[in-house]
Amino acid sequence: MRIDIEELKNKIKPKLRPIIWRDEDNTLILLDQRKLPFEEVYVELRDPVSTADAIRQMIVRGAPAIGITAAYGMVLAIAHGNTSTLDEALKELARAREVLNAARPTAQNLFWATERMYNRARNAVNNGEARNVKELVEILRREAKAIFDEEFNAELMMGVYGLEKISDGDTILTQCNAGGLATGTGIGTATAPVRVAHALGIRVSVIAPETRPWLQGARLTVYELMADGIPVTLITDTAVGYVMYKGMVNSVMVGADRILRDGHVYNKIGTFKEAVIAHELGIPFYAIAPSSTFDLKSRVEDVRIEERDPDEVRKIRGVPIAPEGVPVFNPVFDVTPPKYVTALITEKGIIYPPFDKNIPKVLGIA
Ligand SMILES: CSC[C@H]1O[C@H](OP(=O)(O)O)[C@H](O)[C@@H]1O
Repeated sequence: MRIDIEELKNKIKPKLRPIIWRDEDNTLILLDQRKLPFEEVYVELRDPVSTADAIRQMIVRGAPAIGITAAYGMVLAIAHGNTSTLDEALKELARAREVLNAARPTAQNLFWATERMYNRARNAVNNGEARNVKELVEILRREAKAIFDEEFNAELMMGVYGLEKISDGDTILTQCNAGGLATGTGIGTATAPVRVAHALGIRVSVIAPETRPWLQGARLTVYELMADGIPVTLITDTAVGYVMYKGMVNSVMVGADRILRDGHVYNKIGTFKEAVIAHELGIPFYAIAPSSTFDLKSRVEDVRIEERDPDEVRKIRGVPIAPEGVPVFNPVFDVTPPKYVTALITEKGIIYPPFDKNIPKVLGIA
């Protein structure tokens, strides 16, 4: 099928705008995802500390969205006249990078974005491109916007490549929210092939597990797919095995927070369970992520799985569901070994095993 990307862009018009940069006063505006789907509340940020807090509190979440937010957090570090020299600005940016990197430990995009922004600033100062702080702010603002635009185009391409794995009438099982809210651009990663298929008139539907404890599936994936008229069915996390066993699922498509050189996929807790069941039942399992999510240096033992507040498990939306003080283990990601991964879908193409050989080749990274 020949696809005109510009025509596709006009067809896929996401309604939600989770991340907005206001140029007039250098303000970052975030849709507070903790309040969806019942309230659309925006928060305004003007410094890297509050930006890091917004990431930590999951006002914004999802690997690419965290990366874009952190990029703008770096702009905020020098955008409000708190530094007068370029040397001071670089010091402030180094501090902002540390503050932002400490917000959450697992999503690779966070570290990728702050490193890219800091390197851009240092190069601009060293090569004379930035003659003063004002010019450096403008250079960084353009860099953050470039990251946003690159992620948007990457998601379109992941949708186009992923289309190859969708047939008319398919049902796709996903996990958590790897949609437009998780990427900040409104398209998404795991849902990109679904959005492209839908835009091209191919019949496709989604089964979305609720995704305890933060309920990204029930509150976010369902919300954004319904807003765009894409058929979606909500299930409990405990039903994923049954829907696959009943033959209700043609493929599994999930996002990722980090993918290693050997194909280990870090994603929302519960993903590994889906991958093993899919593998056992012969259902294709795809992880869909931009190259900014890949970490070709770390090994499995190096990657920290985030553990969050036990009350996220003891309560649902603040209502207790377990005895007070019950001990809780709350890892919010898990890792899926490459043997359970059918293929990785990226903006540069589909990557098949052996991943340690094919990831660097397809991504063009040594
Ligand atoms: C498109 S990446 C989305 C990825 O991030 C989510 O985690 P969280 O909501 O905790 O940031 C989940 O792992 C998604 O697959």
